[in-house]
Amino acid sequence: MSPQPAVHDISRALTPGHPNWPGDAPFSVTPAARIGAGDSVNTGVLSTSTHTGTHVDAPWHYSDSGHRLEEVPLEVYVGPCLVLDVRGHSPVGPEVLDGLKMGGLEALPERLLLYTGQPAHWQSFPADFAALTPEFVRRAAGLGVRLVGTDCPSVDPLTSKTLEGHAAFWETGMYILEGLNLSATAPGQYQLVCLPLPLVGVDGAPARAVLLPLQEQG
Ligand SMILES: N[C@@H](CC(=O)c1ccccc1NC=O)C(=O)O
Ligand SMILES: [Zn+2]
Ligand SMILES: [Zn+2]
Repeated sequence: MSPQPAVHDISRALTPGHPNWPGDAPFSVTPAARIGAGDSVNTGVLSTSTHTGTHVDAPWHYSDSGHRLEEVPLEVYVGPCLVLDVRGHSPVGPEVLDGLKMGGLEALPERLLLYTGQPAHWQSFPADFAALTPEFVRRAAGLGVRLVGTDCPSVDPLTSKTLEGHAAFWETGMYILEGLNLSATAPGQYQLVCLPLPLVGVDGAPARAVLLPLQEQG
């Protein structure tokens, strides 16, 4: 794989017609002012679900007693992370965490990002993707992980009504980042900088997420 640039974008590009969760509000940017139409500026009107593309879930998304987005500390989303290639594991179970510490890591970073093989662009909404088992979530929490990111649109299967994966995040106090684009990312350690839109009182928000090289230990 070619060397990665200093700032490696792992966000999904939000193009017109970006597929939405079945039944959810479509994503659109509607032209408002246009210089070509005699206006002094170009502007657009954004309409989106809070769960479009690369986004974070606030716990209130999956529990009525959960925190809203502004109550989640930004430190959850910014700091050292480990990108794991978990292709071939569907659903993703605790076995993907076996032996990580023996693989040369002194301690597991607090943020884990899972590449399950999703492409950079979704032509249509992926119906069949790799969910996370509650056992995976609990094992990760036991290893000190605070945030799990996935390239899938959800940590539970599309048809799940019980959302056991989300529930395990709620029970363990871990947080969720969904819809990453990890198709051009080499597995390994990085600094994650993921900044959800500063929406107040919401259940989640689209985010820009980038990876920076891990600082060398002095
Ligand atoms: N759990 C998914 C989203 C989700 O479940 C959803 C999103 C929009 C409209 C309905 C949804 N789920 C309904 O069962 C997510 O976390 O993004
Ligand atoms: Zn979500
Ligand atoms: Zn979710």
